[in-house]
Amino acid sequence: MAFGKDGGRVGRAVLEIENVSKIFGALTVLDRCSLSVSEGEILTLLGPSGCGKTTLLRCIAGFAAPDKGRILIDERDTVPMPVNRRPVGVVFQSYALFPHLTVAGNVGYGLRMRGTDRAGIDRRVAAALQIVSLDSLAGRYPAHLSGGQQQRVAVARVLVLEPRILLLDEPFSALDAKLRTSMQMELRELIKRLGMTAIFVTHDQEEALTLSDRIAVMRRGRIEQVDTPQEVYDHPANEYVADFVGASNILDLEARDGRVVLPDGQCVPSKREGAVRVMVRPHNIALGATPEAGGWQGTIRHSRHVGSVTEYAVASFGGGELRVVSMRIGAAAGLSEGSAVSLRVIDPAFCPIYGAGE
Ligand SMILES: Nc1ncnc2c1ncn2[C@@H]1O[C@H](COP(=O)(O)OP(=O)(O)OP(=O)(O)O)[C@@H](O)[C@H]1O
Repeated sequence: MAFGKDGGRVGRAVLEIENVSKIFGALTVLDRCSLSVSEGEILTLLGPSGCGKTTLLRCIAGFAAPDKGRILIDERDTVPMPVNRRPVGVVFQSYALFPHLTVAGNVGYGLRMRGTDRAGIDRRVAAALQIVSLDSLAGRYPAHLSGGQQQRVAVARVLVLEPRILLLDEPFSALDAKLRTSMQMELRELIKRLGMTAIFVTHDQEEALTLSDRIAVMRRGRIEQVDTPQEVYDHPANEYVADFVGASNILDLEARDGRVVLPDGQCVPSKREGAVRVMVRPHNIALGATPEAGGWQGTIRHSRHVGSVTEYAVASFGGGELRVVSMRIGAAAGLSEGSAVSLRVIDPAFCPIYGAGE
């Protein structure tokens, strides 16, 4: 799969969302959302609680109808398509398994509803269970499965219906942290192996960065940026995205003659003039134990060891209190609270510039 420089999709669109708005009473929950998802792509809708992610997913699935705009699947308008005829499969947050049916019964349920004959159901259920490695548990009931196994049943139940698009609403939220990480990798690998197109909903930025080919970052019903995880992280479109996708420091600086001079003396080219806000990620600042007169200096306020890295809060001129993350080995290892330090931006190319007051 190739992506354009702007993170735009290259290839055949399976799903096209055109200017979709959804209004509940006085609340505009979706505000002119447009998005295009290509064959085999994994796209994540990312944003804080209440920003409209689930509503957009529900509109794609047909559980809600847009008040304005269109949703096309394989170039066909979905509005006239009844919910049960839409070529989509939904994996819900709660998995919504039937407790009185076995694993095989749950997975075959949709096929039975569609009137598939017994032999066809058995064959397709067996194939779906094999895909998610649950063939040995076909006769078990959901209450006797682990969280991860229940999720795999929920996925198999959708896969067996061979949807064009897989829709997953916070599918990992019921799992503990360790299992969540392994299921994320497992599910991504499975979707890629089957060449499926999938849309995930999550409010967890790490999950979005791990899982996705592209991320659509939402705020109050609007899509703020659609891009590859790397672009969203390295070049966030605005301060909101910068802050939501990873930790960030914002420096209030001045742009003059097409550039901004950082507190360490390095320059960043700027299309803006006057007061600007420059974003620096915590891992893009190097700390040194020997501050130089006239250089960018600071004092370590707090430090916290988090596995392989140390997080520092550094009081500095030209930046208020900064967050800095350093590997526990190397130059910054062992800097103690109260130490005077030098600061340097490691790569100014990764310091996006925003207008003040945007
Ligand atoms: N049927 C409804 N009637 C009225 N308001 C609704 C309805 N469904 C959703 N909303 C409101 O729309 C907004 C967006 O809800 P939505 O569930 O899409 O957000 P979300 O980003 O998925 O949040 P979460 O992560 O908490 O699920 C919320 O303010 C919610 O209260």
